[in-house]
Amino acid sequence: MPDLKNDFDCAATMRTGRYWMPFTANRYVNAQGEARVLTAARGAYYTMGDGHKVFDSLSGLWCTPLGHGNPRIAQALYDQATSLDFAPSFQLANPGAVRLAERIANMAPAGLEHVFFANSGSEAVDTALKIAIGFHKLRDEGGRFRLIGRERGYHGVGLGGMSVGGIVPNRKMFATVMVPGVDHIRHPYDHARMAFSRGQPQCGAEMADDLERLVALHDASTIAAVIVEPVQGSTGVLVPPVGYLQRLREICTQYGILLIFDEVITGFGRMGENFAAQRFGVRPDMITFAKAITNGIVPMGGVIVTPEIYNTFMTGPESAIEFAHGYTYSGHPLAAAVAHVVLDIMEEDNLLSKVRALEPVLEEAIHSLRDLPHVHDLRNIGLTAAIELKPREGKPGARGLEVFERGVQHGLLLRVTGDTISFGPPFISTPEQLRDMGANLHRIIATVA
Ligand SMILES: Cc1ncc(COP(=O)(O)O)c(CNc2cccc(C(=O)O)c2)c1O
Ligand SMILES: Cc1ncc(COP(=O)(O)O)c(C=O)c1O
Repeated sequence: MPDLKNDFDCAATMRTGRYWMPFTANRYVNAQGEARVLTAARGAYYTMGDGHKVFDSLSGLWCTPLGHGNPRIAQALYDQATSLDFAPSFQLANPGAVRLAERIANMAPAGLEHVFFANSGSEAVDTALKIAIGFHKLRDEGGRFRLIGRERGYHGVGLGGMSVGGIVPNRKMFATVMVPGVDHIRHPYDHARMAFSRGQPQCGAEMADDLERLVALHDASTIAAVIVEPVQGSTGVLVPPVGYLQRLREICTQYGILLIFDEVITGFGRMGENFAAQRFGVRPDMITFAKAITNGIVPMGGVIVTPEIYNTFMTGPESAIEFAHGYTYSGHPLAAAVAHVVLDIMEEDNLLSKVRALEPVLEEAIHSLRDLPHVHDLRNIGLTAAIELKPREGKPGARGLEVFERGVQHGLLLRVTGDTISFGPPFISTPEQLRDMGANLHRIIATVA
């Protein structure tokens, strides 16, 4: 392995563009060099290229809630890599994946009992969408081809997930390859009525009736599934109004439409429960997951489905493949081994109750910023939050970028998209760390132009 510390000039190689970075302003970041390099991580902190430490306010990319450098997780990775490092999952099983499917099914809301593994959230979403199409086809309702997403939704970057997604910059380049028949309901955010809500807005449940409008337009016989994030994370933490998800559930049940909760961010503790479905008391027909299940250190994703869905596929000759879908790394032994330790640590360290205890601390840290200049909205639920800043006149994103760069100077690694700052701090954060984050944000935002 090359000596990356001593004889590799990362900044210089970045400037060559050899490394094409995802969802990145490559020319701008490459020019920043060391200022955009992470070289180490431990606990709730990253070490930057110039050696200074920053608080990991988004748990990596929502995916490392147990913090970095956990020795138990690293040991599990090593032990598995030196025993069963890779095992084909087509027509063959490995005990780690089998046991993990059972554990996840036991954690899921009652009635979600079968797990299909993928390697990311995007793959989990595309798997769920294909399951939905196949489910209806197997029930002689193949006319149900439409997949319904939501404005401002994020469901990864597969052609399916991108098609049902609702974030315009992620879609506009690919209009010609969208999945046919996709449509979208409105997002349930109304600044005028909901700004500065703490947790779920009390109004707005009626916005779920948008789905009735699409049913009237397309007819239920053409609609296979609706996919929503219970809390819309990537777009800047849009929290469902009280009663909204329940209403979506009612409409889907009434018309035989499958309801998919995309819990890639909200799954495995982020809402203070195993899944957001349990936080909100709504049971979908499928849940997609990824990120936290392996604390982000080995890619893994998956879909949890009802027995009705699973058993619909389990038909035909017993020697036949029921669902012609899967990935080389589905049920990967290394990912499974890490996931087991992650779930062990979550249970042993009682991390769900830690999340519930930290929720009001994060809420206070964020909502204490309400009277500062340029603050347009503040939102939070569970261990997620967002600060929405007013854009500078004619320069959308410029204020957000300045906050990001001043954040690093104040020892804070912030997730800034446009002029919105999203937060998903590690579950291992201390109340003091969240209060310090709030104080630093106050200093930064109070003086940003
Ligand atoms: C709800 C949801 N569904 C699918 C995906 C895609 O997962 P993969 O990336 O593993 O294919 C996601 C991913 N969400 C995600 C990924 C990267 C950054 C951010 C951000 O909010 O800045 C969010 C997600 O949040
Ligand atoms: C040529 C080719 N492309 C794509 C894939 C899919 O790769 P993955 O299973 O990692 O999604 C495979 C898998 O074997 C392949 O052989």
